[in-house]
Amino acid sequence: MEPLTLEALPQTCCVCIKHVDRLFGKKQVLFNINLNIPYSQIFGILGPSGSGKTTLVKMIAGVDEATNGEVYVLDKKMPLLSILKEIGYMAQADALYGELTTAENLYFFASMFKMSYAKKQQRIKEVLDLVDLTSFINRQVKHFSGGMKRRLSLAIALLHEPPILILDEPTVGIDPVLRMSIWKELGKLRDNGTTIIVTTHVMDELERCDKLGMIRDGKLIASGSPGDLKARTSSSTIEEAFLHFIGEHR
Ligand SMILES: Nc1ncnc2c1ncn2[C@@H]1O[C@H](COP(=O)(O)OP(=O)(O)OP(=O)(O)O)[C@@H](O)[C@H]1O
Repeated sequence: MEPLTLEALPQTCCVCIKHVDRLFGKKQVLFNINLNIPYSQIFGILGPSGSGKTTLVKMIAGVDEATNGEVYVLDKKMPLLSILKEIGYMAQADALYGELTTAENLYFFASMFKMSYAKKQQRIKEVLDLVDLTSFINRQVKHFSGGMKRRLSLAIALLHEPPILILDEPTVGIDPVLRMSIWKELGKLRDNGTTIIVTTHVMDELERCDKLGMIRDGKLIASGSPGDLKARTSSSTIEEAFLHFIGEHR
């Protein structure tokens, strides 16, 4: 029997990013990113505007491809069409149909996944309740505020109960009370086995993540649990720790 090489062993991480660069023409926006995201954790990605967070999560979601290096999701090299049903992706720009109502948008997206009619109805009810849009079920989405569109996009990402959730700034424009209940739900999903990757600028949300990756100018400058990152830099906040790591990488 052939001896098993390290490469042939199954990955122990849900997402494995190896030596990833991303260039747009001559402009390089990600530089040699190496990152492992374990199963059943909330992994937060933070960094200043334009640092490359969205570019990175798009490659994990399989909607963009690395110029160099590899991205593996559930041991499969991305992008791969058959993995997409395992992922709930909430993009930064809402991809909703303005002419359709809330319910019509949800039924449309639900139809992309194999779900019985009864299951669709049940899930639509649950996710609408979670994002507090039940009373707007028959409202055309073009009349929604930015925060309401974000909430509907989140509901759509959660609809088919994917084992991996990728959320790009999910709580922008959402009030603090609802934000809290959404994070509670993310915690429950994590406890039930979902792997959640989230980009955010909100400090108290970063504290709720199990692990964080800090990106600056397309480079991963630090990763670890919030407690670990603060302890390593003798900081009392994530913000302070981030500034410390920026200083180290000047
Ligand atoms: N399709 C593209 N073509 C050219 N440049 C791009 C493209 N997509 C992203 N970029 C550039 O890549 C860099 C990183 O952008 P990205 O959206 O990943 O940053 P970000 O950290 O998510 O920012 P923000 O927090 O503002 O959303 C930016 O300089 C952006 O202009």
